[in-house]
Amino acid sequence: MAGEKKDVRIFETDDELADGLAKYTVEIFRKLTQQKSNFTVVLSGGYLIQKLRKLVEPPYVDEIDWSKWHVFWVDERVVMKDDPDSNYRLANEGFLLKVPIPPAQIYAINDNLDAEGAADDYEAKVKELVEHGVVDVSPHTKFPRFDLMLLGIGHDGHLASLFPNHQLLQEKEKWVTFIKDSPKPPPVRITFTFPVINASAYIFMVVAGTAEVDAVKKAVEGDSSNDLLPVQRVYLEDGEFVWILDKLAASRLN
Ligand SMILES: O=C1O[C@H](COP(=O)(O)O)[C@@H](O)[C@H](O)[C@H]1O
Repeated sequence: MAGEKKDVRIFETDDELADGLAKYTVEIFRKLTQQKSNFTVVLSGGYLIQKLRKLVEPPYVDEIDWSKWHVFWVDERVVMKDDPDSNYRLANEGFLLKVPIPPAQIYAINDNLDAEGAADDYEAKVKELVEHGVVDVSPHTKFPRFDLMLLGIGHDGHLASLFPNHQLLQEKEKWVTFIKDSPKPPPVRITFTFPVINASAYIFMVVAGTAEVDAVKKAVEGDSSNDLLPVQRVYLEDGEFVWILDKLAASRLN
């Protein structure tokens, strides 16, 4: 959409992309923690986690005070934490176990609850953290304002568990909601809603490889159709949306 600050950074190789992602994450961490002591980060599942591999290595790993990090999930599958489909498990094994974030600052969903219960519980947890001043609030919309969302998209343009043509795209009030008919398995998930995603200070949208080239082109260059992909509904009124692409994902851009 027009109006927001959006920039597109393209890397030749997968290693260069991982390096750039680590460098920008350190930059945003330093910038935001000049004024406050907490740094709130939201992770997606998918291949994003593997792209964070350089952040857990020198020099970047030593440039971050990990005790300031508070980690959330933009979406989660309603499965046990040790299930192969768990986004928590993916992030834990690929990223979180490699850095000294205090365990109490890693906010996984409650895997003993059903989808509705888990969504309500996660929303209540975020509300409590807002009340305690850990998570900021958007002065414009009053939705929680996370410092940095590190996200990926699917080939259909979905982000989080917000899928094309699904009624959840219209959610305007809830912070966290649930889906029981996700077109991508597993079907039962919880997800942050667009008002929360759109209140972010920064979003890094990380896309590599050829699977999402069409979605990237449509979202970055825009088109005149009314049929917006979920990722085209990301609009940060008071934030920065940065596309971090490898040359394959960017190969259809003009
Ligand atoms: O199901 C999901 O898919 C998206 C994209 O994943 P990818 O495998 O195409 O990278 C992911 O962002 C989301 O968190 C996840 O639950």
